[in-house]
Amino acid sequence: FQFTGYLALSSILFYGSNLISQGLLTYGELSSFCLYAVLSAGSLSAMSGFYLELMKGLGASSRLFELKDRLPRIPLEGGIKKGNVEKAIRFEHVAFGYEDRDPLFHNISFDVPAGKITAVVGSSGSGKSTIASLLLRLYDPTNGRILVDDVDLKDLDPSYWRHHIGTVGQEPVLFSTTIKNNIVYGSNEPEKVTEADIVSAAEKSNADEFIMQFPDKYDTNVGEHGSTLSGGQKQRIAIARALVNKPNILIMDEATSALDASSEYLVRIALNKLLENSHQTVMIIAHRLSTIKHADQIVVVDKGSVAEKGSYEELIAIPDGIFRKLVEKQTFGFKNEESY
Ligand SMILES: Nc1ncnc2c1ncn2[C@@H]1O[C@H](COP(=O)(O)OP(=O)(O)OP(=O)(O)O)[C@@H](O)[C@H]1O
Repeated sequence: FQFTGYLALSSILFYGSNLISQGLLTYGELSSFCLYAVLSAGSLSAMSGFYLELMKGLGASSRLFELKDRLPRIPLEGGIKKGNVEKAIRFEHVAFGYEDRDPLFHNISFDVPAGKITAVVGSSGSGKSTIASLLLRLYDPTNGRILVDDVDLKDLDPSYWRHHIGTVGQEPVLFSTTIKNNIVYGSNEPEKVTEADIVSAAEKSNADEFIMQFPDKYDTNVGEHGSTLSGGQKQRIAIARALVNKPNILIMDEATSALDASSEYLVRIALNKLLENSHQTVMIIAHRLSTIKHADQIVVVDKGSVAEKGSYEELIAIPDGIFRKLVEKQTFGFKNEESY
């Protein structure tokens, strides 16, 4: 493009000087023409860039509008909004399968007692995360029901229900904004969250200490997807985000599985500290079985149903138990893989 520009300019100068020598053009007219030619060329080249950006914008916005027009399978609102949801949750003969897939569960039944810690374990793909999705009512069971304080989850207002739940996923999603905003994002009423609420949530999740070491403290920008933080730091901010709402129910989906050993240790300390002082109903979807020794109840999911239920000590004592084999596999590595 630059070469063509130079070529055009030299042609203009050549023909322009010919016209000047014939008295058909003045020097002033030639220099004005050159100046305008350069300015117009610059504007035209900028327009091609603008056109590209415009096309990109149109493509992105059409995808956004498509997303906006999509209707959720489960409506966001409508149904019972009842007092404080704080009693037990019950999975009653729940059957479920994803669309176009074989059925995943044929009979899942267990209680999640209020104010206690329930851990759900099982081999990879057994459906642990799906249990959390069903509890969040992202899907409805094909059979059976989930009861919350003796009310069918299908009859509760979904948004109202979800406001009672704090979730910490396997891979936390952080936004390119400050730590403070990322924590407040978890609140149902962001305008009511005070500085003290933010700090208290960060202290509970063991995040306050590393946040205070940053020059901008809670105003530090975490970058795109939290790129300026380590995995463990992101996870602890995600835990603070789940806590800022003071939820009655906390779901932690394998909060430590995506971390290396030292980050996992820090997150585990945060979780243990949190659980020790917790009066919430907690469901941990766990892979690292060492994290759930203190759980009040462990539910082992296998082949579409609940295979075992009990405390860590009770389950580990079953000689050929599934839980025992899972623990052995994690403790002694892959030597015992064939046994499960
Ligand atoms: N949205 C989905 N659509 C279709 N199938 C899905 C979907 N989510 C999960 N599955 C399938 O359901 C099964 C159970 O998945 P799920 O994530 O619940 O298992 P998991 O026990 O949590 O596994 P892991 O421990 O490996 O995370 C898997 O076979 C998975 O491929």
